[in-house]
Amino acid sequence: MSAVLKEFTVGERLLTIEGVCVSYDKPVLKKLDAKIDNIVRDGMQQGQVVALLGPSGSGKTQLFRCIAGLQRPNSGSIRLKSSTTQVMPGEVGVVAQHYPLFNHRTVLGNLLVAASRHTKDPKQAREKAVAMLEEFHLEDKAMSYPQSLSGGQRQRIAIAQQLLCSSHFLLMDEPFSGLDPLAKRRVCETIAGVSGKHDLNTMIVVTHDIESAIAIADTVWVLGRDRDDKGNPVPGARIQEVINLAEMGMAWDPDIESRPEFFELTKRIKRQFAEL
Ligand SMILES: Nc1ncnc2c1ncn2[C@@H]1O[C@H](COP(=O)(O)OP(=O)(O)OP(=O)(O)O)[C@@H](O)[C@H]1O
Repeated sequence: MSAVLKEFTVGERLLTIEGVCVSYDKPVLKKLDAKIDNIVRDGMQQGQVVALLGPSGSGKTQLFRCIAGLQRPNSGSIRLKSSTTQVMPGEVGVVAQHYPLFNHRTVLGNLLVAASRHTKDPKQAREKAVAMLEEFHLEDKAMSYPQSLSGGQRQRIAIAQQLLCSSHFLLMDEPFSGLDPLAKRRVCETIAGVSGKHDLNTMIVVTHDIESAIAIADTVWVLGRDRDDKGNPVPGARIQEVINLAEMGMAWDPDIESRPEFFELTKRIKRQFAEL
């Protein structure tokens, strides 16, 4: 299934990144701007999936931490929805690599901790946690402990946990790293499943994996440095390109990886990486 832009109506602003600078001894991010709008698509319930791609050392982790509210940029702002204040830790769900969970609690226990952050009523928290387990088809694992889960199951619990804490906004850090092709496909299916559950579900996936990024995203942000007149990189990265896969008819297609445009785009981004 592919969609074309004229079928979309643009809704509210979900994320605004404005003039973000992060520096240590040298600038890492420089006047970085980006935004995510809620795009309501006729006839489909579909959230937004943005893949943040960039060569190693370009500043993906720094940007990730800033969007999660875990790090304040030196200047500039990151705001959610219509808020006029900077994002705070906890407002955005963070699905870290390797999916840390409370190992001494059952799966349901893990979700109850998350659900209890938003309600003081234990009955309501339990209902929310159980509903989330059902949504992720993990009812039979409710009483299991995290050590007994597969990597894919841990990931789904970690996503469910973060959705309970932070409602619609999720940041995922390298969800494809170290996985074989079949496991990567399952992760893509999980991300597609979450983004298809609600129009407002918004995911930013930080990854090195260009193929998987194109397979799951509707938008790709390419992070990298500018070049000076002599072709040398200038310190301080920004979003060099926004690739609107939805507009190109390349989003939400389970067979995207067999299409010639997919190979072309992958090749182009790989070439571009060498120059960023
Ligand atoms: N605490 C710090 N002090 C000084 N420099 C730092 C610090 N943290 C990150 N940097 C620098 O910021 C730059 C960007 O790092 P970052 O980890 O965000 O890159 P990345 O794109 O996530 O890389 P990778 O893909 O290899 O994980 C690097 O040059 C790094 O050395």
